[in-house]
Amino acid sequence: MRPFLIAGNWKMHMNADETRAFFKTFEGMISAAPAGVNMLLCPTFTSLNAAVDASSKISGMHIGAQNLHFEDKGAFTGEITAEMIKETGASHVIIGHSERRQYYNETDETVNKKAVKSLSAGLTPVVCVGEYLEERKKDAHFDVVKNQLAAAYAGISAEDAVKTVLAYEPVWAIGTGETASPEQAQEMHAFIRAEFTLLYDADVAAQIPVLYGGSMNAANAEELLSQEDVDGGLIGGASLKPDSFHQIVTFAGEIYAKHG
Ligand SMILES: O=C(CO)COP(=O)(O)O
Repeated sequence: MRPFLIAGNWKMHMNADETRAFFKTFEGMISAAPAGVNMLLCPTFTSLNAAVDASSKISGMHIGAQNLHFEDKGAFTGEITAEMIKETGASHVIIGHSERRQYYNETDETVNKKAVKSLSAGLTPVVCVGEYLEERKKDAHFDVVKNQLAAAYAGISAEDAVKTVLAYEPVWAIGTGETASPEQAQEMHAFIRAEFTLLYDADVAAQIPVLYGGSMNAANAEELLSQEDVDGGLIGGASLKPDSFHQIVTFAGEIYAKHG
């Protein structure tokens, strides 16, 4: 069984002090990720240093940013490079989150450029895809995700593709309290794996972790994570609370111990 990745996207929450406080509580709950589980937290840029420092006390904990620019430098006010993120000690970066696609003009093309840049800089991209409710209602969700995947991975070699993480986040489930059912999640994750098989091959497809995101919490995580093709979660609101994040990590460890 693939190892789980339990990831938190802190969005625009948690300043540096709050980040240190989170880790202080969290490290009292867990000093190492359970076998078969990796953890990732993605705070704001200004909390990256605090998070990297604090994370060194917890084995299996990784830190990531939430965005980057695809250029190496230049007149891009308000932006940040892959090297600057690396310099903080972070190892991952979220790319193409639906909030960035929706509010900040992120396109399939910029998602691709950012994925390519993060790979060349040695950062692990967590590439996000997912459909709107209207698209699902029209039964267009598989086509939407297929197109987003093909665009995001354009020109990325098999050797690099296995270094990526994919997150399926149906937009209608983000921050709404409405989660995809375990069956809906499994159906889409299996579809994504089949698409990776077409884009690359079955071996590559089997290696790319596919996370589910959208109102995952301590109450629904166990069932979602029990699905064969759900390799973890990209968790928003519930990752801000040490106890709920810890609970989800614990479920992942138990499922891995049972099936791994
Ligand atoms: O967008 C998400 C993670 O990237 C999901 O957010 P919520 O878990 O708050 O719905």
